[in-house]
Order: sequence, then structure tokens, then C-alpha cells
Amino acid sequence: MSIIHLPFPPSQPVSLKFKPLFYLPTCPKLKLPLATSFKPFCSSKVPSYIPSEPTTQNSHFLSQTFHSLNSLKPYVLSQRTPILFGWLCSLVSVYSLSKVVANIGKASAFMGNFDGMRLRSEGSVLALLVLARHVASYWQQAFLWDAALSAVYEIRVQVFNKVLERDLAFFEGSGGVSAGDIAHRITSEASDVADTVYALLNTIVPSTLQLIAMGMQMLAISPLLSLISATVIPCMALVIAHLGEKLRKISKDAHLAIASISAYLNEILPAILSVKVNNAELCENVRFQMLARADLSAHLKKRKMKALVPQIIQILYFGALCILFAGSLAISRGSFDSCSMVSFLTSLVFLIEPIQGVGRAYNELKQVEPAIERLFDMTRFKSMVMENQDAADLNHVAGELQFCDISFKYADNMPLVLNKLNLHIKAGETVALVGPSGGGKTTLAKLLLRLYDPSSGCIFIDGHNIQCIRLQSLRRHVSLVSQDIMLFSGTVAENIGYRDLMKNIDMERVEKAAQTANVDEFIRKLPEGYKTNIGPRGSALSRGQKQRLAIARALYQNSSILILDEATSSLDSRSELLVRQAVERLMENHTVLVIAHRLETIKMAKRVFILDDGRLEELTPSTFLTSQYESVLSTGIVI
Ligand SMILES: Nc1ncnc2c1ncn2[C@@H]1O[C@H](COP(=O)(O)OP(=O)(O)OP(=O)(O)O)[C@@H](O)[C@H]1O
Repeated sequence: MSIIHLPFPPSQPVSLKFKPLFYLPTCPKLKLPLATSFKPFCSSKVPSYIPSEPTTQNSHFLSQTFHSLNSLKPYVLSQRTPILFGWLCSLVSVYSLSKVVANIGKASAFMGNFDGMRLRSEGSVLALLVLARHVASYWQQAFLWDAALSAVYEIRVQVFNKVLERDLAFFEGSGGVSAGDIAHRITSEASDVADTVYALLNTIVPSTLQLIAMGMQMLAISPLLSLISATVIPCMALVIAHLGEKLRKISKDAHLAIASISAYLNEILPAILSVKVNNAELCENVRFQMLARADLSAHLKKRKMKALVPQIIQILYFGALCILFAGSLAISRGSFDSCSMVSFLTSLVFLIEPIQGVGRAYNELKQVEPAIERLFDMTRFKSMVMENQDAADLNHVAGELQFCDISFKYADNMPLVLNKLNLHIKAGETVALVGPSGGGKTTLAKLLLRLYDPSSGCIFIDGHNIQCIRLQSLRRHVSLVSQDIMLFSGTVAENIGYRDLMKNIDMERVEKAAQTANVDEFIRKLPEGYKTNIGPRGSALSRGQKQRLAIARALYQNSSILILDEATSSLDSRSELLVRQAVERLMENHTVLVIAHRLETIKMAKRVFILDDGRLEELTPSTFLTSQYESVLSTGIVI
């Protein structure tokens, strides 16, 4: 292993469980290892992979608990049947336990009198009762887990559904939430919610039943002793509430720390090629160590607190038990027999058990509150791209496009990307958009698909304002072949026929689209032809093959309007020819808005527009190929 020599003396070892690769000084604020060369990442705080969230720390902790419980309520109520069965089982379990407690005193008396016969019969009754308690307890847990996991299944599905409904702005831009963070909330944090729902369900009825049953037993034996025992409960409740609140705050940091790791990994692993070619392994290692270190510290704090809470409760519990035990002995002298004494103390032990259970459930709820907030936060939003109530479906679209006085900026504090832009494209026409990088070409395409709405101005398709067309209908008639090719894990056929993934993919149409896109020959050479899996994001394919597959998908969709955001990177001449032929066929019978980067593509267009600084200017093909050719080149078109 090579040793990395850093330009400063080693100070503090990175105290992780694995062997440290190198030693780094500590970032004082965070107690994180800091390499001077990586200062940008940790000059003041851990790199943020999740956007800062609205802080709710000032609101009252009980209102947060109610808020969290309110969010869970409809999902838990939908699981009434297993919950009721679980609670019925808990009734049987508690009934058996109270009988055990009552009989155990009698059994101890027969044991003292050496009455073998009575002892045997009482013993078998006790054994049956114990068995009944365990069987009922098993079914209680099985039913309540069923309810908790099913409720979280419903939550997951609903949250993911809402995430899909969110505007594109939620996922991109400087305030965008990273895919890793969303994945973490829906997977790991939702699992924590299931544990809490179970703990709550297991507490509400079973613990209350046990508390009542044991309390009644005790009251029947000695009301005075029971009253003294009852004073312990509010004291323990106060301590548990205080510790629970502390745990909630610590848990929030732990949730954010692990979500940051997840977001980071989701960003870096798909870009592993860039990491390798830039020799950035060391840099990424340090970045990961910083995030892992922050997570280590946050989780250690949480675990320590979680370990401390039961200890404090146990000490209180045993302390109270000892005092009560001594008190009971003193008071009981002469007031009730030893048999009642055994029953009273056994009831007391089983009375404290549900109190501990309530404490545990409360702590579970407190530590999962941040996860519940983060999960449901994604479902509370007001969409910026709204569908009009009277929006209509378009059955047939010829493809005429009109952009009228379109202005747009991504946020109020950002500059205009498009500035009073006007463009008219006739049905079936191919128009090329060229211009410098960042000129707003992709933004214009996003507006046409209503991924964003313009700040002012209107877009018309066949004379219909797109704000009056149902979103589904609009996106059925407008297809996008994006520069970032959007392929998924799955077979070639599923990728081409993506639109019909939930229906029956029409294989005849898939093959026709593939032939038109010049990709059929290649597909047939794959080990399983159209059934070959193309790997994550189509990683088993070359760039040219991916592009042609994306074109085949657009052809399969058969939309009247196509937006082709041409990839900037050049291909070898054969692949280029195959892609160009595919694009040419794509242009037949479609209205095509091509964001062009190659001269060959530009030549295919009927009209060429340059989009620069938010303004649009038409270039005639003759001027484009002569006098303005150089200037267009200098604006960033790759030929
Ligand atoms: N989600 C976003 N949030 C904020 N600003 C954005 C967002 N997307 C793009 N921009 C900004 O809007 C401007 C136009 O971007 P756009 O992607 O439309 O340019 P483009 O002409 O397509 O560039 P290229 O040819 O490099 O793809 C750029 O300045 C860019 O930084």
C-alpha cells in the first residue's frame, strides 16, 4: 500500500474502525479530518447533499408529536382489521397473565404446605395459562406487525406517487432535492416509521390493558399500597418525556447525516467514470470520510442516548420497586397473608412492564419524528405547473407551434433566460435552434412540455394554448429525445416501448421503430435480441447505440411534435451516419424542434434560429452557410 505524504505533520488519527489510510488534521468546528488541499469541501461545514429544511425546533414539542401522529393517522386507520385482531389477542394475553398472577400466590401457598395434589392441579392450570399467554402474544405481534408494515407500504406508495407529481424544479437547480436523499427517505426512514407504528400499536391497547389488569389486582389486594405505587407513574412519565425530547433532536441530526451519505453515493457512483479519469479517488475518499465521520458522530450520540434512556428508566424502576417492596413488607405485616403478598408483588412487576413499554414507544416516536416530517414534507406542495380544471384532451395534433412573447426565469432572483421570444413553426416543419451554451435552448423545450410555465407569454399547439391542454395529453403529443439519454435497467423492448410498459408492448411497433432508428441490426446481434437487459441507465450500450435507441423510443411514441436535443459529443463517422439517417427519418411527418450542435443536422432543418441572451434571431440557410457561418461557430456549435 502506498503511503500518502501530506504537507503537514500527522496529528490526529481518523479513529474509524477500519485501518486509516492516512492521517489528517482535524477540522476544529466539526472534529472532522481536514486535508488542506480539500478545504473547499470542509472549510466550515460538511458538504451538503441535502437542501436545508425549514427548522421546526421552536415549535412546542407536543405539537410536533401531534403533527406526526396526524400524518400517520389515515394510513394506520386503514389497517383496522389486523389492528383489532392484534388487540383481541392482547386481551387474551393480558387475561391469561392476570389469571397467572392471581394463581401464582395460591400455588406458592400449596408449595409451602407440600400439598402435592393441589400443587399439580394448580400447576397444570398455571402452565395452560402461561401457554395461552404466549400463543396470544405471538398472534398479537404478528397482527400488529402486519398492520404496521402495511400502513408503511401505503405511505411509501403515496409518497412516491406525490414525488412523481412534483414539478421538475423540485429535482433540479440549486434548491433541488437529490435522488439519494429521496431514496433514503422512502426506504430507510420509512422502515423506521414502521418500527414506531408497531411500537405505538403494541402500546396503546396491550400496555393499557395490562396496566389496568395489574392495577386492579393490586387494588383488590391492598388499596393503600396500590396508591403509593401509583405515585411512581407520573414521576417516570416526566423523566421519559424529557429524555424523549432530547432524543428527538439528536435523531434529527442522525437522519440528516445518513441521508447525506445516501445522496452523495447516488451522485458519485453513477459518475464513477469521471472520478476515475480525473484521478479523483483520493478526493472522493476524503469527501466520503467527512460524511461518514459526521454520520458516525451523529449516530454515536443517538445510540448513546438510546442506551442511556433505558438505564435511567431501569434505575428509576428498580429504585421504586425496592422502596415499594420494603414498604409492602412493612405495611403487609399482619394486614394480609404471604399468598396475597406474592400476588401483589408479581402484579407490581407486570405493572411496571407496560409503563416501560409506553416509555419505549414514546422514545421511538420521538426519534422517528424527524423521519416522519421528512417523508411527509415531500407530499406537501403546491405545484407551480397547474392543470386547468377545464383542460381538454387533444385527440389529433397536426403540429403547428406558436411561441408568443415568451419570457422566463428560473427564480425571482435570477436573470431572464428567455426574453419576449416569438417563434412560429408550421405543422411538419423542422426548425433548428442553435446558439451559445446556456442560451436557453433546453429551457425553451422544457416550456413546450410544461415542465415549467413561462413568466409571461403563451405557447400554442394547433391554436390551443398549452395551459388549456391536459398535461398527459400534451406530453403524449410532444416527445423529447434528450441530450442526457434516458434509458433504464430493463430489456431493449421495454426501453423502446416505455410508453406502454404497463400495457402490452406492441412488439411489431418496437421492431419497426428500431428499424427506422437504424438500431434493429445491432439489437438482433445481442444475446437475447429485444429481450436483452441493457443494464443500469443503458450502460451496456455505446453512445451511438443509446442515441438510436432513444430515437426508436420517440418513434414508438409516434407523437406529432418532436424535440430533439442533440448530444454535443461527436461520434465516429459510421455511428454519426446511422444516427443522422435515424434523425432524418424521425423528421418525416413530424414537427421537429431540433437543438442542433452538428452542421449536418442544421442543414437538414428548413429554418435555423440562433438563441442568444434570451432572444431569437432567424438565420437563412444561405447566410448561415456563408457570412454568418463563422460567427455561429464561435457561439459554440460543435460540428
Ligand atoms: N433548473 C435550473 N435552475 C436554475 N437555472 C437553470 C436551470 N436550468 C438551467 N438553468 C440556467 O438557465 C440558463 C439556460 O440553460 P439551458 O439549459 O436552457 O441552456 P442551453 O442553451 O440548452 O445550453 P446547452 O447548449 O449548454 O445545453 C443557463 O444559464 C442555466 O444556468
